[in-house]
Amino acid sequence: MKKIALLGSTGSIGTQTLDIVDHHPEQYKVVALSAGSRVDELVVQANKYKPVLVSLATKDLADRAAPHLPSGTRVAYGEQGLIDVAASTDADIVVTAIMGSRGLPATMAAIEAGKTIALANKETLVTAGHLVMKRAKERGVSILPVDSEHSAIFQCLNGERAQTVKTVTLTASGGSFRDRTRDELAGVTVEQALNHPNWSMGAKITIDSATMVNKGLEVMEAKWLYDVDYDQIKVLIHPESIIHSYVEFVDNSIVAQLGLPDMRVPIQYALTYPDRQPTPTEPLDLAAIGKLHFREMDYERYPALRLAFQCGRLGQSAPTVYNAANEIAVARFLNGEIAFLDIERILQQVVDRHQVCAVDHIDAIEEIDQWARSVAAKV
Ligand SMILES: NC(=O)C1=CN([C@@H]2O[C@H](COP(=O)(O)OP(=O)(O)OC[C@H]3O[C@@H](n4cnc5c(N)ncnc54)[C@H](OP(=O)(O)O)[C@@H]3O)[C@@H](O)[C@H]2O)C=CC1
Ligand SMILES: CC(=O)[C@@H](O)[C@H](O)COP(=O)(O)O
Ligand SMILES: [Mn+2]
Repeated sequence: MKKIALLGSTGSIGTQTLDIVDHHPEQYKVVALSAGSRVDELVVQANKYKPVLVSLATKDLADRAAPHLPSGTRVAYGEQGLIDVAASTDADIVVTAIMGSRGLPATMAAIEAGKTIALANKETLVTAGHLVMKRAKERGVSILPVDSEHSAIFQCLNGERAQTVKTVTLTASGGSFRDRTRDELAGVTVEQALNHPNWSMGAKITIDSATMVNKGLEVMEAKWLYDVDYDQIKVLIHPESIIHSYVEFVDNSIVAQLGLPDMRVPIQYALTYPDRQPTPTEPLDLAAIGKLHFREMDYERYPALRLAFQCGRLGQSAPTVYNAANEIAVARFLNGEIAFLDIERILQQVVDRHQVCAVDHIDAIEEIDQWARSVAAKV
């Protein structure tokens, strides 16, 4: 039986992970859960799965949950609570389904504790990829991708030699505004931006998908997971999200992974790897779909993706700044404080104000992250 610690259990990836557990209850034991502020949902989960530990964002929220938890379940809170959920139990695998670079300390703690990581929390790898991958290697810890594109690439690379990879191509749906020009983006609403054509996801990643920041983060995520150069990473618009990504080899063979857009497939693959099992998802019927479409990426239409490549290539502190500025800009857009196109403006302005420097320690990452957040909150 595999023991799971789940960071972000009340979110989109978190609840889908628990759905996988529900379909194979004999194979999994949920030993720790963390949520942010959805106390009632976490209490229901705790009473169902009876973990030894749960965590919420603040002491107040933890105090509210405490009287309703089963007798064997302890409650923690804040950053230390996340770290404890990630590292202090006998979990075999930690699913990082929390949103944002807030997941970094807990992910590092899980690596220190020798846990396998099922990584959904891409921001952690963007903000500190060199440190996370180095420590995972030193500790002999596997980082298994949950993100659909990276799971696809992982599956395409299975059994292949790294030297034979020519390029990896991340597919992009184009997001909620894929058929609009830039001029047509001026007055778009939060509600419109949250209406992703193919995937039902948390608010932040849905906005990232509309700005193409999500693909920018995924480009950096791919660089760290697969040790490829930025010149080898391509992005292709594929409106149907059926081909989840593909790898081109030196002999011009292309190996792709396909499926209906349902995150339970990559989530389960990270949990069962290297095994495969049936999932509670619909099979893909290509004849019923008939046609798939592709468009070249337009970097003028999606400048945030161009900026992501620039920050990725610059390396050092630049990706940390890109990620943190974006987290704040998206939160401001979701709060109704700024317009959709201001997200890109803020990103560019914060990156422009930053003097790239070496970040050799997690504390340095956190300092730069805080600096970028404070600038992004004001510009
Ligand atoms: N959704 C998807 O299909 C995909 C998501 N991802 C990545 O997975 C990660 C999660 O995304 P998604 O599930 O969509 O996000 P959601 O917003 O749906 O869920 C985020 C989770 O993080 C928790 N959380 C928020 N704030 C805090 C906090 N301060 N302390 C502790 N926990 C907190 C939330 O708790 P609460 O709700 O209780 O506040 C929730 O459980 C992101 O990094 C995203 O990029 C990657 C590929 C696909
Ligand atoms: C499901 C998943 O992995 C998301 O990251 C998804 O890729 C978002 O879709 P687009 O960024 O392609 O719009
Ligand atoms: Mn993705």
